[in-house]
Amino acid sequence: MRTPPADVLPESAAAVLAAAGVGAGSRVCCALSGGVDSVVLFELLRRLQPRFGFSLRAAHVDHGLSPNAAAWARACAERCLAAGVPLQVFRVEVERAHADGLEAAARAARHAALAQVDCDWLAFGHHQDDQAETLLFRLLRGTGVHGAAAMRAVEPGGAGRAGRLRPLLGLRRAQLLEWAGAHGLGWVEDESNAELRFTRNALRHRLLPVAEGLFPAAVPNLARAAAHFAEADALLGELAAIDAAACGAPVLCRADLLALTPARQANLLRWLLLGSGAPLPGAAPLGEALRQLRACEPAHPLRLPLGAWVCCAYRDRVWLEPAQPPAPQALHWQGEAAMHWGGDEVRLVASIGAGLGRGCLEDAGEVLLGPRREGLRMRLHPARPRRELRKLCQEAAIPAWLRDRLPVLWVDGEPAWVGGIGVAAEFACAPGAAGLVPEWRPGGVTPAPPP
Ligand SMILES: Nc1ncnc2c1ncn2[C@@H]1O[C@H](COP(=O)(O)OP(=O)(O)OP(=O)(O)O)[C@@H](O)[C@H]1O
Repeated sequence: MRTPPADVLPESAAAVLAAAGVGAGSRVCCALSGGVDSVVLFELLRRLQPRFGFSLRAAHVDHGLSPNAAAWARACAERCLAAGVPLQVFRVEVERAHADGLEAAARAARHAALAQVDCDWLAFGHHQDDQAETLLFRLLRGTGVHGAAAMRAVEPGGAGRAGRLRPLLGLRRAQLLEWAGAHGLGWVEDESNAELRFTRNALRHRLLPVAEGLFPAAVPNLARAAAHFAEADALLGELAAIDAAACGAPVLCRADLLALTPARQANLLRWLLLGSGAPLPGAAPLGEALRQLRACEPAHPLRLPLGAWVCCAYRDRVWLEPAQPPAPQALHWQGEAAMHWGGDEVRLVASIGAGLGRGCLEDAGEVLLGPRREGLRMRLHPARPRRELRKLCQEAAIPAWLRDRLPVLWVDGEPAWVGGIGVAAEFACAPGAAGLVPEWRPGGVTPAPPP
C-alpha cells in the first residue's frame, strides 16, 4: 500500500530523532522563526512528542530588522500559547556594518541567542532545498570536504553546548508547503526571501531554477552529493584521529607532525581546530603556517595566524590556541578543586606525597591564583638557589607570549606554583602527607608541563 503523503513527514522527522537517540528526558527546543519550515517542524515535533517522550519548548529570535518583526514574534507566541509549549523570545542587535554582510551578521546573532537556550537539542527547520543551496553556495566559494558535507541531520552537542537536529533535511520545500496546507497551518512570510540582494536568495531564485531546468533532480542530487562529502569528511576525521594520537595531541610533537605528508598535516590541524570549536581557516593561512613550521628552526618561537586561532610552535612542541584568549582574572582560593583561568582551567587534584603540601595552603592567610609579578623567583629543588621566572620559562620551553598568561598560586605573597613550571620547594608536599597537585587545564591548548 502506498504511504499517504501526509504520513511521510512525521516518519521522516521521527527517523532523525531516533538516529539522534532523542527519548524520554531529552529536552528539545524548536527554533521557531514563524516561517513555514519551522512551523511545520513545530507541529511535527508536537505530534512526535508522545511517541519519544521528550519535553518540547520553542525559541524565537527577533532580529529587529524587519518592520514585521513584532508580528512574527506575536505569531510564534500565539502558536506556542495555543499548544501549551513554553516559548523564549530573544531580541538581538544585529551589527549592520558586519564585514560578511547583514545576512551573516543576523545569522551570527541568531545562533548566539539560540545557544543560550537550556536544552539538549536545538531543532531547525532546514530542508533538502536548503541543503542543496548550502552545498552550491559553499562550492562556489571554494569550500573543502568538510564544508561540502553541508548540514548534518544530527550534530551531537558537547561541553555544555546543545546538539542540533534537522528533522526535515530529507524533505523538499514543496512537501512542507503541501503538508502545511493540508493541515491548515498559518505562517508568516519573510519578505527578505524575495529580495535578490542576499546571495543565498539569488542562488535560490536564479541559479537553482536554471540547474533544475537542465537536471530535474538537481536538488536531491546535490543533497546526495553532500552526503557523500559527509562520508569522506568522516574518513578524514578518522585519519586525523590516528595522526593526532601518534603526534601526542593536544600538544603535538613537532617532529612527528612534520613527518606526515603535507595533506595529513593540514588535515590534522583542521581536525584539531574543529574539535576546539574554532572556525576553519582558509587554505592559504593554513598552508602558510605549515610552510613556516617546516622552514623555521625549532628554537625560534612561532605564533602563526589561522583566522581566529593561532598555531604556536616552540622547540619540539606545536599547539593551537585562540588568537585572543580571554584575560585571566585573579581569584582567591577557598578550597575549590577547579578555578577558571582566562579560557583555561586550573585544577587542584588531591594526592598523597605529591604536588603542594595541602597544609601549606589550608594554614595560609591568603591563597591567590593570579598572574606572575615583577621579580618572581622560585626554587624548584631545595638544594638549589632561587631562579628568575624568565630562566625557568626558557628551561620549560614556555615562549615569551605565554608568560603573561601563566597561572601562579601565591601563598601569603610567595609563589608556590607556576603553571607549566612546577611547585616551589618550600611548598612541596612531604612524602606520605596530604597534597594537592595543581594542573593547568587549558580550554584551548597550551604547552604541557615539561617532561
Ligand atoms: N528568527 C528566528 N528565530 C528562531 N529560529 C529561526 C529564526 N530564523 C531561522 N530560524 C531557524 O533556522 C532555520 C533555518 O532558517 P533560515 O533558512 O532562514 O536560516 P539560514 O540562515 O539559511 O540557516 P542558518 O541560520 O542555520 O545558517 C529555520 O527553519 C528555523 O528553525
